[in-house]
Amino acid sequence: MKVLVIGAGNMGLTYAQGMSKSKLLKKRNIMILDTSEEKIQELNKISHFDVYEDLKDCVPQADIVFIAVKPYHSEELFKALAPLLNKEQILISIMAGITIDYMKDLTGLDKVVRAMPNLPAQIGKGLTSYIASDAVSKVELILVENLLDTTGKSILVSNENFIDASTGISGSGPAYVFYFMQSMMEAALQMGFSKNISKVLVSETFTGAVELFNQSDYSPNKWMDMVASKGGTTRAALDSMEDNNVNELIKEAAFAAFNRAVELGK
Ligand SMILES: NC(=O)C1=CN([C@@H]2O[C@H](COP(=O)(O)OP(=O)(O)OC[C@H]3O[C@@H](n4cnc5c(N)ncnc54)[C@H](O)[C@@H]3O)[C@@H](O)[C@H]2O)C=CC1
Ligand SMILES: O=C(O)[C@@H]1CCC=N1
Repeated sequence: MKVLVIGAGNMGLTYAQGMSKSKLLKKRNIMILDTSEEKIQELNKISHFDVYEDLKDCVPQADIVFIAVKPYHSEELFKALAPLLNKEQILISIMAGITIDYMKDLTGLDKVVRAMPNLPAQIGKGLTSYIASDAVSKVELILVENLLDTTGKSILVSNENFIDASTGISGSGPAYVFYFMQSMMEAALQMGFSKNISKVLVSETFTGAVELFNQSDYSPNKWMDMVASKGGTTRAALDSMEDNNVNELIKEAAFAAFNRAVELGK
């Protein structure tokens, strides 16, 4: 079986590397294509994959075509791909917003999978939600799941709306965490800590809190109560967040990403 990854950026290269560790594929079964000259040179230096610049040299050999270009490049790419594809091939896209119907229309393929990963895939800690068109068989779906799981965990969702919704939570979510980290690091610097110490204080706090959360069934609210003493420092911070409506603003931000994903599909 051969997989062709189109778009060797943050996510495409991550998946190519993840899939190369799959027992289902060997390294030489992964082809990778990019249009950027700079990227091709980089791939030729570091990569153990077969690197391509021209669709016609690799698309016909692929069983699975994995699309990892930006959504605004999709139309042009699908138009170029369409004449080279055959109905047996499975298309997997990780592009935000781009719908299964749109991909089927432009490529002429029936077997299309839409997935939404996130950046921790780079270290095997990704979370990918996915859904497939009806033409993808159960066996093929297991194969797809195996490939997605090479970068972390995956969740099969029951309708395509959940792909846009998970874009607002897990897809874009790492950036919300980094936003919070950035604010806390800026506060630590303002309190007089060095850059290095600020980084350690913040990153260990995030790691420890997430590990605690993962080791029990307690809700985040319950954990907050365990940190906060009555009339103490944490309550002062949490009250400040509540007074400033931070909870609502974070939810609004997640919905902004969700809505943008829906908009990208139109
Ligand atoms: N970065 C992230 O955290 C996440 C990104 N995604 C999705 O993954 C996709 C890729 O995102 P990134 O990897 O961050 O982008 P990127 O900009 O790092 O990589 C895109 C690559 O596609 C190449 N490219 C552009 N047009 C092409 C074409 N016609 N044929 C072949 N290659 C072409 C570019 O040269 C570039 O190397 C996007 O659609 C995005 O919505 C999904 C979840 C998370
Ligand atoms: O920002 C974006 O559009 C992509 C999708 C989810 C994360 N990055």
